[in-house]
Amino acid sequence: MLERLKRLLPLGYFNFFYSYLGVSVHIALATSMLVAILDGLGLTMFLPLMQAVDGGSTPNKGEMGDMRVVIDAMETIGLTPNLVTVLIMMLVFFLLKGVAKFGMEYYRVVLQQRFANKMRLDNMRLLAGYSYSEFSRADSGKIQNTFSGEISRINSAYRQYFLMLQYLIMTVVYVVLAYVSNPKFAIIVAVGGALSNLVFSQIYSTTKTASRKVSKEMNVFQGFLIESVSSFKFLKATDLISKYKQKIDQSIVDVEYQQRRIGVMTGIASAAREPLIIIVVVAAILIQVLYFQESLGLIILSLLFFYRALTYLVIMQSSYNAFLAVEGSIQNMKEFTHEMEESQEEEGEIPFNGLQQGYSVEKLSYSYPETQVLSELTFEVRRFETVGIVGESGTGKTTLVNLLCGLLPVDKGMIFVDGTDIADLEKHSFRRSIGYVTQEAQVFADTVKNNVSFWDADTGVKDEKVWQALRLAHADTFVQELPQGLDTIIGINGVNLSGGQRQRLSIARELYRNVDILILDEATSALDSQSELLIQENIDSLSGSLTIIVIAHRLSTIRNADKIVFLKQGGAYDIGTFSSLQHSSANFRKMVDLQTV
Ligand SMILES: Nc1ncnc2c1ncn2[C@@H]1O[C@H](COP(=O)(O)OP(=O)(O)OP(=O)(O)O)[C@@H](O)[C@H]1O
Repeated sequence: MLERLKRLLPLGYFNFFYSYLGVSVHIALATSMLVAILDGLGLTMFLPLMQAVDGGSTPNKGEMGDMRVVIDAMETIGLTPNLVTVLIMMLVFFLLKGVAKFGMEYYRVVLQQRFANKMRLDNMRLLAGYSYSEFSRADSGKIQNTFSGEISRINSAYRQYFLMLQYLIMTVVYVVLAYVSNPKFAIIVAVGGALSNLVFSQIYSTTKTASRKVSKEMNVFQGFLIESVSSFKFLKATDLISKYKQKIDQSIVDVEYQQRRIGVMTGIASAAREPLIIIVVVAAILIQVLYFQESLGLIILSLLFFYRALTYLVIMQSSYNAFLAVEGSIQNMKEFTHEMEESQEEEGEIPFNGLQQGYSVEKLSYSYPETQVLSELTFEVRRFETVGIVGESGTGKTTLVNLLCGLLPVDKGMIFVDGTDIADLEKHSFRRSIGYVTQEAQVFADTVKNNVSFWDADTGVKDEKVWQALRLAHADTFVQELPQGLDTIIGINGVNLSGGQRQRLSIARELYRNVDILILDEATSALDSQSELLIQENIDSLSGSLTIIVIAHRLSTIRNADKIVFLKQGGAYDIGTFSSLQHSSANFRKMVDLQTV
């Protein structure tokens, strides 16, 4: 019974909303109750009013059931019930109801906005703390969809859910008032109302299923969309975009089909509303008059309340159905936040105040579910050293760097930074000391200045700092030639810059940040030999003031490195300087020969 009630009234969702808004939701619901009670009291005055108009100077309290307490209360405060006093009381009740209703509507809108914002902020917090290793396995379509589309669907779910609760409370209040004024009639209509609910239960379940499918399909759709935008050039150049489009089209058609089902169900629910009320009321009056031979006068007040109750019951049902149409998004969001909460990065406690001695990597092993990448790797990176990481594709260079940044948790072995286990370091302060230039240069759709300074506040010397970083990254010349110099807006993904220019801007950003450790993950791969050489010279000139870790395919980049970690397939490795490795490692020598450095 309790289970059925729970299913009929989805109170479980209450906890979801409550978790964001706390007691405010109780206040919102209490105002709904107040509105219904004030309205009920106002309606109660109709009966004495009619009696007063009919010529009876004192209203007949017998026809009001227990609602006569209102008249009793008037008498207690010294108001004789007559046409004027009854009218005044009615006016007062409806005026107060108007005020309460305004408060109710206003507060609902305020809470809805607060809810949406809290949800967004919470999601951003979870995303910022998301562990990188989990993120790399996550479904990007789902993340995108949950952050954009799903939030607005949940916002609408919130609205419908609270409308439904408000209407439910009003329905209950009116039923109670109807019961107080005429219990027998009340029972008949309540039974009728409950039966009408059965008609809706099928509609509810179809809507709910369709809604969940819409959410899932939207995740898929967003995933396709992200990929087609990020791979646009490739897809366009090869016309694979036509084939890819078919996948997206199918996903759009699937969503449309489910939306149509929801539309049909919503249509039926709203069309069946009025006839159902009338059927229940007519049946109740007939039973009351024909079977119990009651006078119509006796049921009139109860009928008034019931008409109100049934109206709210039906709009409650339609709000419920509208809620179910977007309910799938709540499930999606719950799953998503749960996944994100479970996958939060573990935070260390020791603040990092800049690299003093260096890294010490001891017997470090790492494997992905299917691949053993590093095995018992041991080496040191001393402060201000430049260390090159080389090896064939897939030997684990990026994985190693991810471990050194603390992006991936250490699997086996240890990484010490200045003697502290990397896991114990406070991640934010540690990463603030790291500059990272990735293989795909990161540029943002804003000005060159903001790209380099990363929206740093203007301190008066900001432009000079930006130019200095640009010079070091050998990007000053091309920036000077841009139409608005530092204020030139770069297109999304830097599409109006060449690959090499994008890379130089990314390097400039990291140099601007005054980091301690600079990681270059094949950062110069998109550069022509001349630019690479110049940057190389700049990087060489930085060595001695920065600790630099360079992943390089082109061995020329790491010729002058203090140390080279040469990774081989399956986890084996060699360590040495460029010249010592040439002697000691046959594989390294082969690689050098192939590149004819
Ligand atoms: N998130 C992941 N899940 C599973 N396997 C992964 C993941 N990331 C990398 N790998 C696998 O681990 C191995 C090492 O990858 P990694 O990117 O570290 O190599 P790399 O030396 O940097 O390669 P490249 O030079 O091609 O960039 C590869 O076989 C790769 O397929």
